[in-house]
Amino acid sequence: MKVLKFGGTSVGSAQSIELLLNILKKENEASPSPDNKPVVVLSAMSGVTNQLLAMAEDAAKGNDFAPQLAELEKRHFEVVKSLLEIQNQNPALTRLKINFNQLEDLLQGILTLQELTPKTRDLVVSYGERCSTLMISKIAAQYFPAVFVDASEVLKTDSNFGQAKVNTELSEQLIRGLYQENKDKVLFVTGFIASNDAGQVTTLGRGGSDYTAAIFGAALNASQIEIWTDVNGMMTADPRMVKKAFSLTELTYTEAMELSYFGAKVIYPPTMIPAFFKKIPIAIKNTFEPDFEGTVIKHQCQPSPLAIKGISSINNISILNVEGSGMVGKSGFSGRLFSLLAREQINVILITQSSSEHSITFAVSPGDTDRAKQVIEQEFELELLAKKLEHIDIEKDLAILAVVGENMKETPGVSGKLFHALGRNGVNVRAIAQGSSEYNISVIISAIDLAKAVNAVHDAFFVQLTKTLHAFCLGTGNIGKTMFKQLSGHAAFLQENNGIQVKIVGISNTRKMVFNADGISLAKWEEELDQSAEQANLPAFIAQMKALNLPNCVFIDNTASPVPIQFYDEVLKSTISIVTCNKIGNSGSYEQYKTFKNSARQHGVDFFYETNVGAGLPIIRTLKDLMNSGDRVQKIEAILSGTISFLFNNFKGDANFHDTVKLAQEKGYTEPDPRDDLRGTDFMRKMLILARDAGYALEAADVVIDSMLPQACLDAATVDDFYQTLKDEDAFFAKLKDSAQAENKVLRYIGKLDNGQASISLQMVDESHPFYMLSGSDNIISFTTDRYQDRPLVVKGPGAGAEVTAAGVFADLINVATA
Ligand SMILES: NC(=O)c1ccc[n+]([C@@H]2O[C@H](COP(=O)([O-])OP(=O)(O)OC[C@H]3O[C@@H](n4cnc5c(N)ncnc54)[C@H](O)[C@@H]3O)[C@@H](O)[C@H]2O)c1
Ligand SMILES: N[C@@H](CCO)C(=O)O
Ligand code: NA
Repeated sequence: MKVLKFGGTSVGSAQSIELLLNILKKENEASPSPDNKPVVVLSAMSGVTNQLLAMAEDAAKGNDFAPQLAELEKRHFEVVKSLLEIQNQNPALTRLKINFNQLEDLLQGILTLQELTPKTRDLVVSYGERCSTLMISKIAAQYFPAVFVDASEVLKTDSNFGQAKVNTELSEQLIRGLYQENKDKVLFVTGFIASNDAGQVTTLGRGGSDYTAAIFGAALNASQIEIWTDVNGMMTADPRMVKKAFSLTELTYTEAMELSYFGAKVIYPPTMIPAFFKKIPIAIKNTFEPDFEGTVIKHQCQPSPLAIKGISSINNISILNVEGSGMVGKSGFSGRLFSLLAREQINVILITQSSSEHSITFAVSPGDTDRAKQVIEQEFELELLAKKLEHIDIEKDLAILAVVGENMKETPGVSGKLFHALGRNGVNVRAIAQGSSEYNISVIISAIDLAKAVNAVHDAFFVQLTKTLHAFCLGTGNIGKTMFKQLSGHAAFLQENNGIQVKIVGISNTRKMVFNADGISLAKWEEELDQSAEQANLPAFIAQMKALNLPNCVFIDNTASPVPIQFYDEVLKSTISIVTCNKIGNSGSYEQYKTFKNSARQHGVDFFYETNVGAGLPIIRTLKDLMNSGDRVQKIEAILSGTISFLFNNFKGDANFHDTVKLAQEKGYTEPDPRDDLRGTDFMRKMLILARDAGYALEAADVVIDSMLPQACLDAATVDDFYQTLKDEDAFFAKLKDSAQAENKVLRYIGKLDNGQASISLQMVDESHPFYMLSGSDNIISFTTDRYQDRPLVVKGPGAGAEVTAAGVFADLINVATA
């Protein structure tokens, strides 16, 4: 036989009661034998217990309760009228009316005496379950034999009103007798209520109806206890905080206890104990989605590859830290401390003590914090005076996050994964506790970081789910636009094959900015940005990015502007990774370059800039691998301007220089300002970045640039003027071209780093030169190193253009996700 318990929302309205009846009809049909009819335990209609308590308290203050009582009566009557055949309504309404009359007398008594004792309070609230259960049993009796049971007749307790303790042996005996007497009927039992020896009504405290169900289940050796509620079972985390939280199919009793202790309020752990002793499975099911399998809590689960079952949390706690030499080696100290707190009824949520025994830290609810400090100061007054105890410090606005699961027992790496996820997201851990049972690791963190932390930890442990990267993007020009297009086209693949989802949460260009924590649509980002009411404001953009405090955050700089660079360090220090194709950051002062590297390292985040040199070509990465594996760069020779490479590969025959530059710009090879390319500035930046990554502390002025332009072009004040000078100087460029052609050579603008000396010069090379054979916007780089000495390591390919650059930014982004 089964015990089915339905909570307040499941009995809260005529609609939900119909759903409940459908479930029970099926259950009754499935158990035709008179020996295994189900037992149904019901709560009060949602909100009714609180209303009853409020009415009783109001009455005790001398206030009128009549309107609330009338409303309560009406709510029950309406259910009867809509769900019971008209000819059956009168007897049910009469029985309900008797209940409401008794309740009225009782409240009137409270009003007259202006006194509310715990005993009377229990009696008042018992009418919630009595009315709902009576009413539903009458409705159910239309479909199958059903009988109403007032649990106070069989559940026997002590007289601790409000939280009575059950006399298990006696109660189980009475329950078995009752079940035998009603073998062929479905019992409808009031949850939550019981009675003492004198027959006075008591209640079972928090989670009382679940407890009633568990006691009935244990007494009758039920095959299963089903707790029907309004959610899909127990979940991996609080679904209001973690959108990706999912329902767990199975949990052990221990795991369920650990998970429910913090957070997951689906079931109140102590209520499971009777089922636990008898190894009866408890299924958590959803009345509003009855076909969903829900969660089964049982003695032993199927083996699972996952290290944890879920993450629970408490979003508001304080800690007290008691510190002093007086505690070292003193065995009675913590005993005195925690007995004191127990005496004062201060609930201690978590305790940690350093092995030096110099301090004890424990967590309490915010409401208990100040009182805890006060009573400790009183109790340990002498120790404080003698300085054996130095401080009792309070820290507020904290939260607890706990990962839970029996599998973590004897599995190395669980705490490593937890702390890696927290560290990478800049979440500071204030205290840690792990029971030696190894079912739970709890950390105390700042309350403002809780949502970010739970999401990051959820992503880290449930790797079968998609990991979400939250990206904030600056720049919607040539590269930015192309990157969005690529992201959009590749999103499904990434999700399916790599389990990565990139959510663009913020976008800004120089005009506007837009935010959407749920992700800006990659198909409509232009519209969303255009329609945004927010004018671009970089400090506000950065502030908003920090304030959102999202997990796995990346800042992408696709601008050519010096302005964002000012914020890089702040961004990295906020534990947000950076991906940038903007070369201005790394080619500023050497000190600044070092600062970015150090900040990224210290804060455990990434600073990726592959596209700073050779666009998407793997140049930065290659150099990094060489350096990391202990090689030493002796010499670099390279062509690193895609624009100039394109110019010399196309400035042939009849072509004129001016038009060829225009074409390079149209093809998206040039910088937003093409003077940066032709004057060698862009190339210089790349040489500088390479030199620095190769271990040389160069400044921009150390790179010797042999200009390929006549003075007039160098002096041009605007881009238009510059193009004009290119026309004016046509003869100069034509001569350059002809002289190379005359010698069967080609023009190449070549950078060199030799023993720490960096230079760029215009050269004419013949076909014997390794850089002779280049086409399009090709870059080429040759590394001569201690290990690649006789034959250098060469990387070659298109080194400019929106597609290859955006692809490089994209690849960096995915590298952040997988780090
Ligand atoms: N074109 C290439 O082949 C290539 C290769 C490697 C690297 N890059 C780098 O890519 C970057 C972008 O180049 P692009 O051609 O896309 O430039 P672009 O001029 O087309 O776009 C730049 C974007 O940045 C925005 N922007 C500028 N300042 C800003 C600020 N302060 N705040 C917010 N937004 C700002 C602009 O509004 C614009 O949307 C440059 O740093 C360039 O060096 C380009
Ligand atoms: N303008 C740059 C883009 C690649 O960094 C070039 O021409 O090389
Ligand atoms: Na590159």
